[in-house]
Amino acid sequence: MTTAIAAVAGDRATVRMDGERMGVVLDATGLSPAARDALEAAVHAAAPGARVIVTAERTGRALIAVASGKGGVGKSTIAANLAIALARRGRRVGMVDADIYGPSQPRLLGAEGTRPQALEQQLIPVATPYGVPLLSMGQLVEPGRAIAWRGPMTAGALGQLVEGAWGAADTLVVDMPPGTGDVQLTMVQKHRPTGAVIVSTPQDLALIDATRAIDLFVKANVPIIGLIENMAGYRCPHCGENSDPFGRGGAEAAAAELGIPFLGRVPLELAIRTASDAGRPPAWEPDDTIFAGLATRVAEWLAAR
Ligand SMILES: Nc1ncnc2c1ncn2[C@@H]1O[C@H](COP(=O)(O)OP(=O)(O)OP(=O)(O)O)[C@@H](O)[C@H]1O
Repeated sequence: MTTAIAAVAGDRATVRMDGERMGVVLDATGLSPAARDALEAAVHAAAPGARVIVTAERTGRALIAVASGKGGVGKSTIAANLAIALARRGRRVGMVDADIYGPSQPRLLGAEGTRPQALEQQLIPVATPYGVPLLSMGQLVEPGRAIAWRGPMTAGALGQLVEGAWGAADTLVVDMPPGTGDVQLTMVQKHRPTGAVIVSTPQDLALIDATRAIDLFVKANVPIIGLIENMAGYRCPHCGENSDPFGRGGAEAAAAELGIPFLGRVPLELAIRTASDAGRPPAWEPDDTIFAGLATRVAEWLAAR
C-alpha cells in the first residue's frame, strides 16, 4: 500500500501507523485547492481505509484556536478579549468566529448586524471598533439555521472564514465551537492551527471535558499553548473581596498533571459579563491587567516557536 501511495503522492506523503490503522500526512504546500483535493482523493483511492491528513500551505500567519470541552465556560468572551489584548501588544490580529452553534463575536466585538463583502469570492473581514477585524459564521447563516448544517457545509464555511482577505494580519484567533465535532476536525486537519488555547472553569466536570478537547489537538500534533481558567473565584462588586466557591488551584494542578502550561485565571465578575454583553470588551479598558497578562504569555509562546 505504501508503494501505491508513493506512486500517486511521491514525497508529499508521509506514512505512519496509528495503532492498527494507517495514517497518511500529505504536504499540500504550493498546490491550488483543486489540486489539493485531487491529491487527497488519489491517496484515499490508493490506500482505502487509511486516515489522510492534508496539511495546508504554510504562511507566516499564526492561527490560534480557542477551544473548550463544553459550552458556556466563557470561551467566546476569552477569545474576544485575548484578541484585543494581543492587538494592544502590537500584533495584527483578526478574529474568526467559527462557533457555528452560537456565533457571539459580532456582539462581543461591537459589530452586530454587519455583513462581509466578497471580492473575487474571498470574504473581506468587517472592521470592529477594537482594531480586530472579524469574520463570523453568524454573518454567513441565518440565526438558528446552522444547527441543520452537515459536515461538508460547515467545512466549506470554515474555509471561507479562515481563507478570507486577512491582508496584513499576522495572527488569527479562532473562536471554536464547544466540544469535538466537524468544525474541530476540519480545523485541525485542513487549517493546522499554530497552537490551541483551552478554556475551562474550575469545576471538575468542565476539566474532564477540557481533557477531551485537549486530546483532539494533541492527536493531530497541534501544540497546546496552555489552559486558561475562567470564572475562577468570584469577585464581589460591592466589597471587592475574592471567594472561591469551587476551590482554588484545581485547573492549575490539572494543567500540570496534563503536562500543559497554565496561562492564568479570569475571575467571575459581574463587570466582565455586563461589559462583554454590551460589546465593550474589558480588555479594551486602559486599566486591564487580566487579559494583558494572558496575551503576554500567548505572545511569548508565539515569539518562541
Ligand atoms: N469571567 C467571567 N465573569 C462573568 N461572566 C462571564 C465570564 N466569562 C464569561 N461570562 C459570561 O458567561 C456567558 C457565557 O460566556 P461565553 O458566551 O463567552 O461562553 P462560551 O463558552 O463561548 O459559550 P458557547 O460555547 O455557548 O458559545 C456570557 O454571558 C458571558 O458574558
